[in-house]
Amino acid sequence: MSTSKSMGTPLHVSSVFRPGLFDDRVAIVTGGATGIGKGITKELLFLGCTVVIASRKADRLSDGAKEIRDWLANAGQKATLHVVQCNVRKEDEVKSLISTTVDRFGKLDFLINNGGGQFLSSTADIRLKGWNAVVETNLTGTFLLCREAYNQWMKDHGGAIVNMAMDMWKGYPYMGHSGAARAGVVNLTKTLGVEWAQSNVRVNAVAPGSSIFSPTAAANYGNASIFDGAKVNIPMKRTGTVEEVSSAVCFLLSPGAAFITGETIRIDGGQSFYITPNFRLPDSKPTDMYSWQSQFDKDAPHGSKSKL
Ligand SMILES: CCCCCCC/C=C/C(=O)SCCNC(=O)CCNC(=O)[C@H](O)C(C)(C)COP(=O)(O)OP(=O)(O)OC[C@H]1O[C@@H](n2cnc3c(N)ncnc32)[C@H](O)[C@@H]1OP(=O)(O)O
Ligand SMILES: NC(=O)C1=CN([C@@H]2O[C@H](COP(=O)(O)OP(=O)(O)OC[C@H]3O[C@@H](n4cnc5c(N)ncnc54)[C@H](OP(=O)(O)O)[C@@H]3O)[C@@H](O)[C@H]2O)C=CC1
Repeated sequence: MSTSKSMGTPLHVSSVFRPGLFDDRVAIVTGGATGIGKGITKELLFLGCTVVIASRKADRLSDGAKEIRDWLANAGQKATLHVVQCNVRKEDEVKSLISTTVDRFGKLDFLINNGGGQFLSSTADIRLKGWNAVVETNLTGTFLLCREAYNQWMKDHGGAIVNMAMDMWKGYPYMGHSGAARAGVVNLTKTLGVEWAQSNVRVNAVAPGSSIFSPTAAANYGNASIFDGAKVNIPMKRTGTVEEVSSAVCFLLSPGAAFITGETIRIDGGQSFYITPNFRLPDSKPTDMYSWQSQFDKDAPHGSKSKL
């Protein structure tokens, strides 16, 4: 999906998917008013889907919804976009989000568990409240939404779910809480893909690299250039776009992915297959090396030499 506007001409919009692909479909996108979620919401709407966006902050929801409606109007389309305030950490609010959507639109075809996040901290400094906040947001919230979507609608009618992971494949220094939670999301995705296949519910995930710039994501780290720092470790030598995440999500929701479930697609320009994520450990002396020789020297009385 790309947009351009010059001298009052209408926005040019394109998606790699055919127009009307998601006509008559209903989706929930958590965190759909900002960043990656906003990109997904726009593409789903553009393809004919009715979308409910859900997150915590009312002002963000209303600002995002207005921007999305204006954007779609410029593209000559009418958005069926609905807003629900919901903290995915709260079970009652999650139950209500799903029931409100089904009551209002008569069904729920797609669930995109995009909402989430974390803060940077060495793991040794994370307080229990902070650990719980991040795990509840990213793992428990995903579980609650999946469970309620399934029990309230998809179990009897089928559907497709896409969860959000991250580049935690080699661990995630300074985001240990989120790395652990997202690894849990990847594993939960596999489990649900198997358990719910019999109900024609597909469950997949996407794992963006530490590299998808949006103003809100950058603001969360207080530094707009933080994503540029990732480039050195990305074989494609650039950051990613929200559209590059959105197109993978739309594919996973589409009939073209009808035989794919339990899978996590990496969207990271090869970053996770290449050295480390965009963190540099402080310089330090090499750690102790083990060899038969060094062990002998260590165990030997002070000053004695190995005879091996
Ligand atoms: C170096 C390169 C980094 C590049 C990263 C690139 C990868 C990008 C990945 C992304 O995910 S981008 C998306 C960014 N957006 C977000 O993360 C938004 C969502 N995040 C949040 O809302 C918070 O981080 C949250 C903690 C998940 C939830 O916040 P909430 O407001 O609900 O929590 P609180 O109840 O206020 O706080 C709970 C508890 O958490 C601890 N804590 C929160 N913030 C911090 C912080 N900045 N530093 C340290 N600790 C923090 C703290 O213990 C809080 O409790 P109190 O001690 O304040 O009582
Ligand atoms: N940008 C990147 O490089 C990467 C991003 N990701 C993940 O992608 C997702 C989208 O991130 P991105 O768009 O970049 O960043 P944003 O900060 O723009 O998006 C986070 C969204 O999640 C919502 N959210 C956070 N906590 C909750 C909650 N408890 N309940 C409901 N909604 C919540 C926020 O809305 P509100 O605050 O109003 O609740 C916000 O809309 C996140 O899960 C993020 O961690 C993963 C890997 C890399």
